[in-house]
Amino acid sequence: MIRFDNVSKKYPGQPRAALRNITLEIDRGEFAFLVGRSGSGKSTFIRLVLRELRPTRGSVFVDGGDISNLPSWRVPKLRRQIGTVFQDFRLLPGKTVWGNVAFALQVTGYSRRDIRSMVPETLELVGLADKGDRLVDELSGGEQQRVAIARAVVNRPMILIADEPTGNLDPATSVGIMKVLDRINRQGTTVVMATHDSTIVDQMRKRVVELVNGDLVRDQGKGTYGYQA
Ligand SMILES: Nc1ncnc2c1ncn2[C@@H]1O[C@H](COP(=O)(O)OP(=O)(O)OP(=O)(O)O)[C@@H](O)[C@H]1O
Repeated sequence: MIRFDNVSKKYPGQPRAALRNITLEIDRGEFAFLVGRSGSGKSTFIRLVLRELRPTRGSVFVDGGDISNLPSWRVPKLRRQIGTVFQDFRLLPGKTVWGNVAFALQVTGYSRRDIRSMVPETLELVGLADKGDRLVDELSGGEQQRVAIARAVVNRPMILIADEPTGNLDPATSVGIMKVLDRINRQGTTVVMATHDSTIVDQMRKRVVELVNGDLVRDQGKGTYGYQA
């Protein structure tokens, strides 16, 4: 589903590469954690998958296609196949839960009828079935992150990328968020999650890919966090 073929990325003006010779394949339906200290290259990896960046060397494949040289007019279609969730939620303030989740569908031209069935289904999936009418500003952090996840998956993307989704949440709330991500993964969505949350990684026992200074140093099935933060 995601394949890096000898990928290096060097930012202009930086002395060292942010990623070096990364070769890696994440299969359809997998759940993979991306771990590593701050600056190890996790966000760069994610931005390459989203085609926010192009590799300096090598190729990135998503769903079999090489996206490294995708023409820019094809990029929106790629991004519709990849849901994204971030540490800081990035919701639309002043809108309801329903409004936030429906928004992406409205702007990409789904019919009102489709939206009326897809939004409640997704709110149910993330445990917010009874909160559709609430303003997102009035929700707890954990609830806001559930809204962000619902928005990311409502159009049933093939891939969900989560960059530190539990970074702003307390441990108990984080466990709830991980249950939601696990449920989404079990429905067939490939999940890639960058995290510094060692407790979560150790509890979930999923694949762990570790970066150190841009090098892939570990790729372990049913892995643990494996280093001191
Ligand atoms: N836009 C940029 N321009 C120049 N250098 C950058 C840019 N973005 C990242 N870098 C550098 O690339 C390296 C990898 O950064 P990256 O953001 O991918 O790390 P990270 O593992 O995501 O860190 P964090 O855990 O703090 O989010 C770092 O040395 C960083 O300073």
